[in-house]
Amino acid sequence: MAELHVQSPKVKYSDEYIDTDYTYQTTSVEFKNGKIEATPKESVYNFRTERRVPKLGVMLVGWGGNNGSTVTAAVIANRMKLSWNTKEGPQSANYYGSITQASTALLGTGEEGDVYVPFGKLLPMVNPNDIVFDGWDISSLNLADAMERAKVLDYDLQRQLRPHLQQLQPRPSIYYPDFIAANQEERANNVIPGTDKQQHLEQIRSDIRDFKAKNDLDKVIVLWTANTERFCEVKPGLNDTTDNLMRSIEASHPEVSASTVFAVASILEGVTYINGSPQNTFVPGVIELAEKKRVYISGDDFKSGQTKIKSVLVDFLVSAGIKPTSIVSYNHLGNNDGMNLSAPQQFRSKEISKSNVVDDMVESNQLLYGPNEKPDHCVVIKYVPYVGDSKRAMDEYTSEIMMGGRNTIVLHNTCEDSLLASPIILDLVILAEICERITFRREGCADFERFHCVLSLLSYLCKAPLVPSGTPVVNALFRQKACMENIFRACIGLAPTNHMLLECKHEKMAKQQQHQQNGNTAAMLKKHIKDSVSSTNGHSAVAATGSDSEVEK
Ligand SMILES: NC(=O)c1ccc[n+]([C@@H]2O[C@H](COP(=O)([O-])OP(=O)(O)OC[C@H]3O[C@@H](n4cnc5c(N)ncnc54)[C@H](O)[C@@H]3O)[C@@H](O)[C@H]2O)c1
Ligand SMILES: O=P([O-])([O-])O[C@@H]1[C@@H](O)[C@H](O)[C@@H](O)[C@H](O)[C@@H]1O
Repeated sequence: MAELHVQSPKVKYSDEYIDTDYTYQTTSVEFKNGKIEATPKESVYNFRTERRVPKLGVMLVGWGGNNGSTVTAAVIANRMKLSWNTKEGPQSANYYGSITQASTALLGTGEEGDVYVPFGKLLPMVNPNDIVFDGWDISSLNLADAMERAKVLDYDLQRQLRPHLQQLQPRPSIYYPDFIAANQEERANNVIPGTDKQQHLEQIRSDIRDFKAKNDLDKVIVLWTANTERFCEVKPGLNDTTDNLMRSIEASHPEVSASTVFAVASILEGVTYINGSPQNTFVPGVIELAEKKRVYISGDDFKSGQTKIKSVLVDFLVSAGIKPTSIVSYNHLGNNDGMNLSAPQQFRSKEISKSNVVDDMVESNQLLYGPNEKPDHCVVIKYVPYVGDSKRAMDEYTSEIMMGGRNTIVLHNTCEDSLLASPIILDLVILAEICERITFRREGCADFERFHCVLSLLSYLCKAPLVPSGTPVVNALFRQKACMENIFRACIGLAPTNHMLLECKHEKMAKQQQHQQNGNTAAMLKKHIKDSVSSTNGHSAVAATGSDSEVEK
């Protein structure tokens, strides 16, 4: 794809940085004298983005699981441009489901209409094909055998990948049986010995340093895609502060979870830590440590399927003035995740993350809902071994419509859960990495600052977004994506996308312009479709023009 270049006096490109002056416009609202008073506000920011894309290593906790083995296999298959035979004919590797690799962003308007570019090309981001993987698992299976155990990928692809995966061996991990289902014990044959949690912490830190040195990496990101843990207690003296948490680890306190030890190890090594599961890894002591060390943390629980659709559908209904009154989300699956979730405490962790996703949308419309009024919301997960990774999700949304009417929407969704989660894992690490290269300052401030250590920018990818204390939790999917996209636009000096298309709404628009617009839109759509089909894996600019012109602005 042609390189994106923004032509503006407010954007400076040097070898090292993209520097922009950006006017941030908001609206301040006050309730005064019985009125709602809205005041437009403006503040100028300087954004600075390092242009050099680093050599990135990703360490997965739970590397031998369905998600860990599948995402590793998918990257190798894409790197090698593999294709394989299926009963429907040949299939080629791709990154569908990844917003950085397979979605586009509206850049602006060209002579003949909208111009879209690959979302992952808004800023210089890591190419997933270049990521080096490593990680830990309590199961000793190498990645080829783990891929076979997962039963996610087609046989003919597994056959081709086996030689490239079998030398990948998960490092022994820390295993605290009390935090995951007892049914996981039979696979726990790759465990760091002993019960000394301080020693475990030091071992994980050593593993991170070893991986980085041996692969000559510029940076590492650690991501938890291991089993869902039960929630741990949060209480004064245990984990409410960093000092208390470190003392609890030294004392090998039983309420310190494996995921919290991994988070502490990562932060102490200056390495971003992402939680792809629903448990409360980020106890206050971890967050305080991340703030002190200025290391990013993000989570919780990949937003992959049923919950992702919920965060769109409820947003649509409520913003359309329709009142959801009952939401029932049932699913069954037969993979190891499903088996772990068949235990009550582990299910409870997931039930919480799958249930809170509608709160912000419900609270946004006080015309429909009274104070503290919410729809009935029921989450059911069942373990059915036969279906394996092919999760079945069934949802029923009942809403009140005009004049006492009722509307019921029923959805059925079947998919390989790991093929939904794998692109999300890639987006989480790629987007976390670019955030590590972005700094900004308000006009008049000398020093640039990073984002807050709790990287709420990644909310789009999480069911239960972790946000800085006192800031709003947004679950509505398109608000989350717009947030990310508009911050990346600010980093290249572009205004937020507002979809107003004012230029197309003048009464006095020239008739011939309108005619040309219609004609060109048809041509553009035809070209867009042709381009999209011909470059499924490439990053071709999906341009509005009839030619392969550079995407210039
Ligand atoms: N669509 C999805 O697949 C999806 C969506 C959201 C969240 N998740 C979460 O992602 C996680 C992984 O899902 P999966 O389908 O890959 O599950 P999985 O059971 O196949 O993989 C989990 C792996 O973690 C390993 N493990 C358990 N405890 C460990 C420890 N302390 N250290 C290292 N490894 C450990 C297990 O041996 C297993 O190989 C689960 O927590 C799941 O809830 C998955
Ligand atoms: O993301 P989503 O499809 O709403 O939720 C999924 C659940 O439906 C599934 O039961 C569980 O095993 C996955 O880990 C994932 O959390």
